[in-house]
Amino acid sequence: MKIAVLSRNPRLYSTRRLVESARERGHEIRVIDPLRCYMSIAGHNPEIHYKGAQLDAVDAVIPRIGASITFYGTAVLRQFEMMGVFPLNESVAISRSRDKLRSLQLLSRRGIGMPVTGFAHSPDDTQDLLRLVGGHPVVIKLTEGTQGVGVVLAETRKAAESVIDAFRGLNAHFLVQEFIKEAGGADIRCFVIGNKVVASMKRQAKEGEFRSNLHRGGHAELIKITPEERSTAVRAARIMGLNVAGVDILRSNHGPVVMEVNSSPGLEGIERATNKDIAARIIEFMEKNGKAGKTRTRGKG
Ligand SMILES: Nc1ncnc2c1ncn2[C@@H]1O[C@H](COP(=O)(O)OP(=O)(O)OP(=O)(O)O)[C@@H](O)[C@H]1O
Ligand SMILES: [Mg+2]
Ligand SMILES: [Mg+2]
Repeated sequence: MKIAVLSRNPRLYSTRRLVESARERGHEIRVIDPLRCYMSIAGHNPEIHYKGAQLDAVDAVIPRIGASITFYGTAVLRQFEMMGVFPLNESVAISRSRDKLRSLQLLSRRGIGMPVTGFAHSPDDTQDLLRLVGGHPVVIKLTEGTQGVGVVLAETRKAAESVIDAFRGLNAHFLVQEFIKEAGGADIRCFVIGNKVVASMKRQAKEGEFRSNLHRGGHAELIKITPEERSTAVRAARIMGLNVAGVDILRSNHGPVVMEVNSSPGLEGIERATNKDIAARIIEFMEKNGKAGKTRTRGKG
């Protein structure tokens, strides 16, 4: 197969591993910086140009689009789809997953368990918003945050009100969520490929911290997940329309609750924690499914 990886940086662990695995399995693979692609949209022959020349045709594309370039990155991916190229994850599904409120609404509509979550815009109704999610303690999150930045635990009503007021002052979008205390500072990353969880790890926050992010000092370890957690992760990925996803789950008193579904889950943490060759599993999935014209939406958006 001829494969393109859409990634800004060929030296990133995940990108390197995908390239390595594809070559080992006899494929031609090339890393393309989506920001260096430009496209003609008019006419019957959509084209992609790259660094001054038309890009050679490929059979499949692996998007590794960072959150900061979602808008342009998904437009480039959509162009590949319009040309009939098979995407590992489709552009619509990636856009969907990057919008936290939209994702949570979609998942709840289909009965996926999640922490009780509220979001609001007007600054006048803080007290009722807090009541809506069951009162303190609550977790308050900036929707644009990553790696645990902008995720705050407010243990009292006063603290919650202050944080909400501060976030409102920043004119930032945020959500307010039931605090799943019984998770004990741990969450579970389920790595889904196709209809299977191929690996899972538990991330445990460091002492005195509730955020399990590795960037916040958490550590990862192997974990055996329950059948219910397994099916929740697979269903969540499917509802989002993602072939490959990192589904983050908390163990709550009322069963597994999904925190979020990532469309470009990193390989480094999960490969190290589980000692599994996830990159190879992804390439294998491409071999089985990556036929030209097999995109679901063909870039219809
Ligand atoms: N409702 C909650 N109850 C208990 N712990 C939570 C809750 N929400 C988040 N956490 C903890 O805080 C961590 C960070 O939260 P979250 O994953 O929502 O934000 P983020 O990691 O900054 O965002 P992203 O994953 O998009 O980069 C989680 O991994 C989890 O350990
Ligand atoms: Mg997270
Ligand atoms: Mg994330």
